[in-house]
Amino acid sequence: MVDWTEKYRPSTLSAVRGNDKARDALAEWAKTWDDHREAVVVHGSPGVGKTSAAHALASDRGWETVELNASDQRTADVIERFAGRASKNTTLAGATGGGGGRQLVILDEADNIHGNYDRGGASALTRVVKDADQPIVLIANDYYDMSRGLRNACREIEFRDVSARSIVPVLRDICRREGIEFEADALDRIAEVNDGDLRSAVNDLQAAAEDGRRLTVDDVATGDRDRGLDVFPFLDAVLKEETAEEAIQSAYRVDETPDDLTKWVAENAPKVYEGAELARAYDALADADRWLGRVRASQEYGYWRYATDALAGGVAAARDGSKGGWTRFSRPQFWPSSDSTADEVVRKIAERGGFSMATARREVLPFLAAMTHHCKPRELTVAMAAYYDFDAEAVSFVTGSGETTNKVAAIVEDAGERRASTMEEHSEAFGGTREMATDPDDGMAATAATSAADSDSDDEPDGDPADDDDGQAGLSDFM
Ligand SMILES: Nc1ncnc2c1ncn2[C@@H]1O[C@H](COP(=O)(O)OP(=O)(O)OP(=O)(O)O)[C@@H](O)[C@H]1O
Repeated sequence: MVDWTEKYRPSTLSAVRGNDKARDALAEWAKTWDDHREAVVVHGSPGVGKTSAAHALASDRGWETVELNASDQRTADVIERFAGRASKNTTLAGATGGGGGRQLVILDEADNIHGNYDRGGASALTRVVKDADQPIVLIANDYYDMSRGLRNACREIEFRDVSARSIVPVLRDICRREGIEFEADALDRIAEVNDGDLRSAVNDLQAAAEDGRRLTVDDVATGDRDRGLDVFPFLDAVLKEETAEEAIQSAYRVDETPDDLTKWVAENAPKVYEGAELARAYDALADADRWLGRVRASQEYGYWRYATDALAGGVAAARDGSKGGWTRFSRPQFWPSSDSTADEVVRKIAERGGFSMATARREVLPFLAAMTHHCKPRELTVAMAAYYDFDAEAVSFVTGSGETTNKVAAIVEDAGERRASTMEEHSEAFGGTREMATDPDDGMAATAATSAADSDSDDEPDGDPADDDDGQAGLSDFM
């Protein structure tokens, strides 16, 4: 199946929709690059076209591209090779011919460097970005997660969420090119549900329209994803406003199974709760998950009551007071219950940890999911993927991150390397070399401790510039 988000990735900047100002600023940055020689940070929510814009820009200007993952420790060396002053880029310029021999370096996940780089590494990247002899685009979701040194070294362009109004023409265009007839209301509906995120709107369109029949508003309204509309007020109720008792009553009014509601709450709790509140909420969600596990094991649907009490009442009770403001809730991933990925993940956890499948499903999987939600902390996610030998599908399943994101692919790659080097160590293990823990608790606990230490420093990206090598221990010292 061809992925429509790839098939219809904009190939020229003018096809990048909904961010005209940012798009113009990016074109201007490139046009004048010889004068200012600055790198640029393009930041914004997932699925708004940042990576597409960078590639489209290169294609418009006839530039070659090299795409790197900023959180990879070797990246500074690689950029140095491609874009450093010393290289003068003769190799690539010679090879490409047109476009003035420019090589656009695209650095994905520039906000994910803490935790993977030691301080010297982050500083090396900043230095290389400052001195580069080729244009560099850094891509980030959270601008302020980047170190101040790196931010200061770059120009900034923000990509805003793509409004429903800008999403509709993209969907319409795809339908025309696919020869799909549609009711205008159906496209409006998809755009509304996915307000802000063009990638997920395209995914929804593909899911609803792929059978080639005329697309009606009913197809969309009865589609699985549409149910999200009713859920948002419920999330406000649980996470911000209602008492435990009221939240339980609200949960009964939502047309979702407790399984799905748990996923919705788990996905969105970190957007509203913090610190101890969040830890208490995860406890309640783990409790809900245990009950859901009992339902699956026994088919005793009466237990759903207790799951609902935990996911709604427990999570509401975990909150300190009530909260205001507007939150952009996001949709979790849903998997059919017969999903082979889910089974495969549980089997691997059970085998590796020596648990029963039931324990792996009920006790271990929810814990891993909470600890590596959206692949953060990254190092812990890599350690988990290495330990359980997870592939991209499995990592995406456990963390709730999109499977096709570069983030997941890079994690799986790093995990593969970690496994390979662990195996090498094991082959020398008779000589008494350090081993990767065979007890999951040991391995994960060491990593979790390291990540916690690391995220402390993330709290103060400005006050304690990550660029200075202050001689403190880095992650590599622990693992
Ligand atoms: N502004 C846009 N105009 C046209 N298509 C878009 C736009 N934004 C996203 N898309 C569609 O969504 C897909 C994914 O977009 P892209 O990878 O560029 O997003 P991103 O902002 O870089 O997301 P992430 O931060 O998750 O990498 C594109 O291939 C394209 O099909």
